[in-house]
Amino acid sequence: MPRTSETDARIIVRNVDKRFVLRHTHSLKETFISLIRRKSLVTTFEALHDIDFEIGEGESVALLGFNGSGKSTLLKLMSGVLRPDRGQILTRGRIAGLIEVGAGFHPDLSGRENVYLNAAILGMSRKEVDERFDDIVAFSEIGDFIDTEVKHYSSGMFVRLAFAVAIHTTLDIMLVDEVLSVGDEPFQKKCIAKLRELQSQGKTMVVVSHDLDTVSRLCERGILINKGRVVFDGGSADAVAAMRAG
Ligand SMILES: Nc1ncnc2c1ncn2[C@@H]1O[C@H](COP(=O)(O)OP(=O)(O)OP(=O)(O)O)[C@@H](O)[C@H]1O
Repeated sequence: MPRTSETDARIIVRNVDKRFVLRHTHSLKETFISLIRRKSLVTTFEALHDIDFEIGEGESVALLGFNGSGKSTLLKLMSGVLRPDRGQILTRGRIAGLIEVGAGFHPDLSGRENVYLNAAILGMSRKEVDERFDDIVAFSEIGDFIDTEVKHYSSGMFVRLAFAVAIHTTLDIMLVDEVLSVGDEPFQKKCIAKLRELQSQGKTMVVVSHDLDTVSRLCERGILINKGRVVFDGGSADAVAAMRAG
């Protein structure tokens, strides 16, 4: 796969490792015995190992892999939600991420208040939100529920509103994690059409999805991750074939 030169790269992932500390719950007695025996109550798990690639301006990349392979962790590192334990992640431009459904949404606030809150987190000014508010609500098809507290929303409504806010921000890089599968089919089609529109505007996109056919049609390039390592980086159809071949 063509590796972009550093000058036109939007995302550079350089020799990245990410570890998580797993804390084990123990009874008081077990904790005491572990302390006496000087046994650790925590273990470290390496979720990503030596990840190294670049994503160029205007590229659309699918991150593929089985459950627990490290896709979401990698997306969170790109968005800045997590930091690597080793290596570097460099991004250029404004990032809009749909990573954890409802992250940045407050359950006790209404849809309207959450649009303003979420848009502010994504770097939009109040004036920008005022101008785009009607379009956001129209895209989400939330209708009269916009003034209802979001804790009463269905998971689909949640995603619709979060997606609508994200795509109406001024962005250079769009990170999408699995959220496409939460909306119903008509809404998914609408989201994909919108993502294609962003592609045609030259935006950069990284998409995680288990819908292999959709994601390989949407993205030209596929990066396959297995147990925290990149095992394939090339055309998305070939990446899907490599994944299916096991
Ligand atoms: N905060 C955390 N603390 C401990 N372990 C974590 C944490 N986040 C992720 N992990 C572990 O890291 C590994 C990779 O998780 P990740 O969510 O990135 O996988 P994924 O490829 O996105 O999986 P899926 O397809 O199931 O969404 C998993 O074993 C997961 O349990």
